[in-house]
Amino acid sequence: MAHKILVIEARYYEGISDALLDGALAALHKSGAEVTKVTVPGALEIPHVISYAHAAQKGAAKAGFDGYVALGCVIRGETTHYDYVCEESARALMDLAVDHQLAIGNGIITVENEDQAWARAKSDKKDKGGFAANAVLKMIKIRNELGA
Ligand SMILES: Nc1c(NC[C@H](O)[C@H](O)[C@H](O)CO)[nH]c(=O)[nH]c1=O
Ligand SMILES: CC(=O)[C@@H](O)COP(=O)(O)O
Repeated sequence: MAHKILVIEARYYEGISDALLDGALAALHKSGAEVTKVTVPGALEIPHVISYAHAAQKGAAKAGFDGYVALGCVIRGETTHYDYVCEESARALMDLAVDHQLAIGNGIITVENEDQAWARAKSDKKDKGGFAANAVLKMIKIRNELGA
């Protein structure tokens, strides 16, 4: 049975987002997953979409998504806004996963500069998008094995 995966990408940096998405989709397609993709303005909006999707499947006739992949890139600027974007997006994803037993792969890279971002986004480098996709597939398997 193919897993239904929702990929939420924050396209704040277009090229880096493309690289993250390439890695994530390669992993998901290799697994045979059925993929749906939603694009949001920035990393802070990613948890909103997961919350919306989860709420929408409560009581719905058909099953919802088996898991979620969050993709984004946060690069430090001049102010403390970086800290809030990084911490709040990560915290919200963790809270959603733990509070609602959701399988979420966090592919939001948080870096100091573009060079660091590219090194983590490219699928032939650290492939953080692919790692996040494989993480959610593994967590779906574990959740199913535990009967959660
Ligand atoms: N600076 C970055 C942001 N900032 C935008 C926020 O994520 C959010 O969209 C805004 O505050 C409106 O609610 N987002 C990123 O994804 N990456 C950044 O580097
Ligand atoms: C991570 C951010 O929000 C950052 O891009 C904002 O830049 P700045 O702190 O220079 O306003």
